[in-house]
Amino acid sequence: TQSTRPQRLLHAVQKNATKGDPRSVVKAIDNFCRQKEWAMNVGDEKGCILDSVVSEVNPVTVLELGTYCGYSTVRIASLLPPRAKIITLEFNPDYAKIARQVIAWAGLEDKIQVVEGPSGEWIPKMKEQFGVKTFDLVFLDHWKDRYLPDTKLLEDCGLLRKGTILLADNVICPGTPDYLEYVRNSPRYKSQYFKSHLEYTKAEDGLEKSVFLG
Ligand SMILES: O=C(NC/C=C/[C@H]1O[C@@H](n2cnc3c(NCCO)ncnc32)[C@H](O)[C@@H]1O)c1cc(-c2ccc(F)cc2)cc(O)c1O
Ligand SMILES: [Mg+2]
Repeated sequence: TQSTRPQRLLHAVQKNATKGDPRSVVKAIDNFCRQKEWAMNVGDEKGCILDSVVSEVNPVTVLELGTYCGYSTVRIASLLPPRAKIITLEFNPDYAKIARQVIAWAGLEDKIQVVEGPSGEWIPKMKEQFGVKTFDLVFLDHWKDRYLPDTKLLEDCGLLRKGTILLADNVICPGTPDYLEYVRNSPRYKSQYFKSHLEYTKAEDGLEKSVFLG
């Protein structure tokens, strides 16, 4: 039977990356996407902005919405301090299966918890199921029309604290207009746009970094 693109991406990691070396996993995926097949990873250009935000925030508890193949999960986790954790939500079981193997190849299982299921169901359970008080950093990279409802859900569930950083991918392409309007106009956020390019292309895209003011 024909393999899927995530399966081919995983094979490229297992073939070209060094087991236990997260940065070589990131490199192998970027090379695969540049040379073989485009895939919707945040990519190396926007990835550098992601790295700088993660390093600046130095988060202990991170939430990622939309794991896909685990590229940004590995990229973030590789920068986390020893006891820090990232919980990543993925509702497609096939993608979750691939992501777990990419994460295992990077040797980052101890820092990453892949939770299978829709964000709408799992966000309200974060406190009771995972002992999360609040998140220090949230990376939004799932369906673009879910960024706003899930942000409001995070607020309502008391999972954001004064200073929590929301970092959103694709605010230009494919675009998240309702989310952008909200974080840029709400008195509860201080928002900043980081102009970049759509992964592996010359098209404009960017990340929006928003600080929750409480
Ligand atoms: O569409 C894009 N990303 C979506 C990611 C979805 C992943 O997240 C998972 N997911 C979705 N909703 C939820 C959910 N909750 C919501 C539903 O309950 N709960 C849990 N997991 C969820 C999916 O299963 C996927 O694994 C994109 C497109 C382009 C693009 C740009 C230009 C082009 F021409 C083409 C494509 C570039 C990008 O960087 C992009 O991120
Ligand atoms: Mg994206």
